[in-house]
Amino acid sequence: MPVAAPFSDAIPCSVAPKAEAGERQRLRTLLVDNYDSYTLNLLQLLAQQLPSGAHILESVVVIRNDQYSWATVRDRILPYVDSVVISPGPGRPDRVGDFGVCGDLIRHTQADGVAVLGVCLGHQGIAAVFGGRVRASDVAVHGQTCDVAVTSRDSTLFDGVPDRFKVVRYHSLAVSEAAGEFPRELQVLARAAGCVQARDAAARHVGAVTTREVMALRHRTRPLFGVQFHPESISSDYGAQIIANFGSIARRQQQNQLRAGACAASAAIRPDVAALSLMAMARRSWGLISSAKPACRLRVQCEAVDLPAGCDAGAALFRHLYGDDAAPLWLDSGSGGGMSVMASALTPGSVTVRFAAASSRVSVVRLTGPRSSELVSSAYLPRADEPQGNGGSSSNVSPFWTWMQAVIDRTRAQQPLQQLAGGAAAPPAFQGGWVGYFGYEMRHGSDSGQASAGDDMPDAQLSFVDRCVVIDHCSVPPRAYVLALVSSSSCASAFAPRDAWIAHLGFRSCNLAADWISRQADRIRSWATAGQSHTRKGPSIADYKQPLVAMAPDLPRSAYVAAIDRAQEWIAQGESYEICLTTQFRLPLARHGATIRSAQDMLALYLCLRQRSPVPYGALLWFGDIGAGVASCSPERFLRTVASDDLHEQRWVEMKPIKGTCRRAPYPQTCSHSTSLQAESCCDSCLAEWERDDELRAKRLQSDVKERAENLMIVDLIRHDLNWIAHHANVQVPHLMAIESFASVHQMVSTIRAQLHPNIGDAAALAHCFPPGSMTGAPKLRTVQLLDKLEQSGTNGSSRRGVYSGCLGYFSAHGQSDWSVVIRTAVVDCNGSRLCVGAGGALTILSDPEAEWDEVETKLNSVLPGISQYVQSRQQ
Ligand SMILES: C=C(O[C@@H]1C=C(C(=O)O)C=C[C@H]1O)C(=O)O
Ligand SMILES: NC(=O)CC[C@H](N)C(=O)O
Repeated sequence: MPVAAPFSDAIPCSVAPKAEAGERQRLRTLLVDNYDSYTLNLLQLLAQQLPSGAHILESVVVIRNDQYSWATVRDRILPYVDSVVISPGPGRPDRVGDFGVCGDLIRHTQADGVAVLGVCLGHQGIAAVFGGRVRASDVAVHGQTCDVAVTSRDSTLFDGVPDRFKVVRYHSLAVSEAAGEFPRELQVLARAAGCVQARDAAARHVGAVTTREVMALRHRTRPLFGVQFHPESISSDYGAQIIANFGSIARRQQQNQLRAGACAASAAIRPDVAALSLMAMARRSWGLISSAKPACRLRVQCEAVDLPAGCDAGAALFRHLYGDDAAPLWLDSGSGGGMSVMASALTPGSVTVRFAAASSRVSVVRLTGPRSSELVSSAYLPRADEPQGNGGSSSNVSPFWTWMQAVIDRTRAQQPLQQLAGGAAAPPAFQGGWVGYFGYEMRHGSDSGQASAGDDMPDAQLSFVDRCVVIDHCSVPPRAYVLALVSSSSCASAFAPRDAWIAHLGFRSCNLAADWISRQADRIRSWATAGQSHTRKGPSIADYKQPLVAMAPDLPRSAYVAAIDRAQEWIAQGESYEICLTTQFRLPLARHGATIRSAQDMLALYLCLRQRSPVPYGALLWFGDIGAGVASCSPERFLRTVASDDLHEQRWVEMKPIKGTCRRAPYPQTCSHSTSLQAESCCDSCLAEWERDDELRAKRLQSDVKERAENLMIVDLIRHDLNWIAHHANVQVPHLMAIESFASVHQMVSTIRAQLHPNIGDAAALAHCFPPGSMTGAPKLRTVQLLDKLEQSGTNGSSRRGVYSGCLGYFSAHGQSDWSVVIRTAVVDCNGSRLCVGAGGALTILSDPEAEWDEVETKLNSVLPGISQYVQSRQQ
């Protein structure tokens, strides 16, 4: 049963199938995944067809196209299903490496009578199997909403669908209709209509083009159907209707034909067959971990302090509380009005865990001073031994995610804070726990090919926070919670010697915790009453007047533009639909006399960035023992999990990808009409003009075909990612392409939500959706492989993105989490002597290479003035 979501803008669960409820019977389906090309969005559509009470895993078997041999699929799965759905995918249907067992499936089922629906690559594959030719499409179309005209009503596939309707297309190839190239056994059911935007490569401009390519076909005598478009896209109309129609056809076929092994309608898939499903395998492995009982008895103690109304509990409060700390951690959401966490990793009850993907070594250290730490435990984690197929699988996660899931399960607070005494305020979203980052190389199938250099940051790094100040910026007045985690003395014996450190996390006694809480609460009160500059300042979008420091990109402009050409070539060949190309800009701090030697230097850098680029997911992390830190001005939420009930049995996951970026109008500093004596002021009419210009830019962004397509592709990709971990395959999109404005850029942001499957822990959820789709492009796995090649041409010969492109945030001890995408971020390593900022953007077939480089510079420029200001301050 769907349950209420804990969001104020929650929408009712999407209403699905048009088929009459009484008429619905279970259809047993084999869904073949041609490598993560929105496949699980098809699963969601299939789930909507089920009679109530039927379980999706007992009705649909999902397998990768190369997961089992053809003989296994033929003998162990096919006899026990009524229909086959072949997913979209990268590459070509006539290449076994891209299409796996799907060619055999189409050949076999046409004799067997099982109904088949091929989507996009699957559709092209039906034509290919019958001897047709799959050629370059007249226009490559990715993520655009286009018209389709139904040209034949000879089948019931389009029953209830109007003659012309809107669909989303993602393809570079198409089924040829040239003489002798379209198989006689097949019949065209629908064609492209209206126009789409296409790039004229020679003239380098985008314009409208009309084509009449095949958009749907069927076999004349067998129940085989293909659709070139994507019925599962969030912006396609009638997708559920088409899948329901296919279901009815398959059911009729099943009733007409007594197939060997076929069971009565509405029977579930046999358990031994269901167990072969990729989904079932993934759920089993996570289920085993998450059912482990928390062994460490941690409890939360807390005191709330109300702050003066309108107070900006940001930089001034952080400096007051942690300005002298040697290992500060600050998740800084003041500018987004959310929640901030201020803490230190240098406490007796804390440890920091680090993981190096290349060696698979996890180490646990305790910080002992500003530049020192001691090793508490270390181990080489066994690598995942699942088959990787042609590029890794979403269930094939790095062993560190599994290790981390086990650790967070064992460091869960036993009695999380519920409603705080006396107040209507919700308990804080962070109640102690793990704060840190997962770098891009933590992705699935990542291998030692991307080994890090000795001075590089660890691939993942998380500190246990046993005491912290959490600011709720949204409550009125704003509130500070002083929180401590206390561990019970009896838990030490619960751990094997190697894990004994878990028993030492947190305060050893309630009294010590109470002392710390009351001292910290007093410091906050004295700060609040001292009447310092508490008032919130508006974002400053003034231009930086000093010269900017020069940061050298790994891929300079010409190399970046050349990489775009190569990327567009791949897209034209059908290898990808969207590629988020990036590069790293480097600054040798030491050479500029601006080496970061301490937490205070790092804080100074972060404050320079923050002042010029206030964002909702700011962050400062400093790991003094390895001379490394992160100062982030990320505007993008990756993923958060929230509980909607006190027992945390119903948990939700939300992702907010950004795709679509444009520069804001330059804010007028002074104008000749101003009568004001104040400097930096402007008359009302100039301001009004600026507002109009700025709004126009936002509107242009929101209606730009290319930008919308980029956003839509990621929304569909994230829906697929979330369907891995969603309960009841019910993923919703409450906001599609909203505009959010930051100091220097407007961004287009979508929101995607799902109820989490009960077995999926917070690290597992993150792992399944990692790396952020907005940083890869779609389809994710193939595109990540292409990116490795494209970005490798960098001057240092590596394609490591490091912390950039990963995620940064927390796992709260009470079972919630929140992570941003690491962009617009300065990463400092190599003993504080090197600073690096990644920047990039999504490319499609419509991209203009020069404009893309411009976009990279726009993104870099959201942090470059802050970095320059820091460097110059050190040089004085
Ligand atoms: C790649 C970056 O940003 C990503 C790409 C965006 C885009 O293509 O519009 C927007 C936000 C991020 O998801 C970056 O900031 O470096
Ligand atoms: N979405 C898809 O299945 C794409 C199929 C094929 N790779 C193409 O680009 O045409």
